[in-house]
Amino acid sequence: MFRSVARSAAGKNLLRRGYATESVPDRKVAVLGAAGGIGQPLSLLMKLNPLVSRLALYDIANTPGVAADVSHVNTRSEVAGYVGEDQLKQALEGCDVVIIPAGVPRKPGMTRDDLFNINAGIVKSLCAAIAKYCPNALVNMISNPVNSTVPIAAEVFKKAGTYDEKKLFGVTTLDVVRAKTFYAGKAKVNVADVNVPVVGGHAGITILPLFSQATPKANLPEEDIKALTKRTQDGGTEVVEAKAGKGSATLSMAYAGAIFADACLKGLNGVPDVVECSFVQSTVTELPFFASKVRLGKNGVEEVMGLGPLSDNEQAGLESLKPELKASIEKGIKFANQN
Ligand SMILES: NC(=O)C1=CN([C@@H]2O[C@H](COP(=O)(O)OP(=O)(O)OC[C@H]3O[C@@H](n4cnc5c(N)ncnc54)[C@H](O)[C@@H]3O)[C@@H](O)[C@H]2O)C=CC1
Ligand SMILES: O=C([O-])CC(=O)C(=O)O
Repeated sequence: MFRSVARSAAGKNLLRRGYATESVPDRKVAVLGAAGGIGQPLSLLMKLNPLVSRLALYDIANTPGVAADVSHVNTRSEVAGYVGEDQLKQALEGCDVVIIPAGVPRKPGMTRDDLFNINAGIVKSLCAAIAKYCPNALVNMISNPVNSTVPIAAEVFKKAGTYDEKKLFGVTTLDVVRAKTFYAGKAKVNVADVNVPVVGGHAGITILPLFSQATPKANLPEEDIKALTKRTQDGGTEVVEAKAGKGSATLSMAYAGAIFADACLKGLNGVPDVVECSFVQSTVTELPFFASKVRLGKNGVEEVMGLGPLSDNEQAGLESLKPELKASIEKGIKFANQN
């Protein structure tokens, strides 16, 4: 269904911002885990997004309050809260994009893989419901370990006969957000102008920022590049340690998740040249899933882009991340098929 708002003040504003050409389609977005540390600010940011017409906030507890609160914001979308599994169907039906930040976060001393035992089951059951109630939705997976939860989702969808590799995304945008911020600080350039691709996966050394391709060019010494790479790879841990037991990145993740969901919506709406890094099914390397730049379109992934030229250190980083990433992918596939 399309709502003709092109001639209204809101429509003209959207056109100016390059969001749409003729009309703004109705788009339903669901946030699963909406009452959590990421879920709440992400729900607010999605409420601020003019491309969303219906916003479904789902969690196993506390969603009515979050939904009532967010619903008072005077923007386009209608907000509804859903709580508990028997309301999941209603939350999902008709969704164009489903964002999943459901699951437990890290505490100091833990790796993302330490979250596998709890989050794998959560993701598996949510994806089974997605396959049933909104099989055509684009799925934005935030729950960790992303390197395993994305393969789990793919297996669940394959078993249900609904898998479309163009519609499943691991959200790695926070790695890009961090790489941009840290690079701008070191290179003393305007952060708003910075672009840095981040490839690989979303844990430790599997996060591979390609500072050799960063723009604007700054010709930083190799030791600065090494330090920036390490800080980007350890960005999540930096926040986990600073929060000292009270969870992991929530606000910056909500920001990153909102950027990625907005890119998905723009792609669906036919906005050209929407490119973001994401962990997707891939033939860029020999691994079945890999994060790289992805062009988004009306069906989700339009093109998985290659890595481009790598520096010697990036090439070495690429080779050394492969065994860990491969093991995490295989762990996810095994879990989905055994349980
Ligand atoms: N991809 C990325 O870059 C990042 C991923 N994360 C991950 O996001 C996840 C969520 O983190 P936080 O929001 O900080 O955790 P949180 O504990 O604050 O919130 C999680 C929410 O999920 C809900 N939940 C649990 N089981 C559920 C189910 N079956 N269905 C629906 N909701 C369910 C909980 O009730 C809670 O409200 C963690 O796994 C974390 O590691 C965090 C930061 C960055
Ligand atoms: O580090 C964590 O556990 C959360 C996360 O994925 C991130 O902040 O990048």
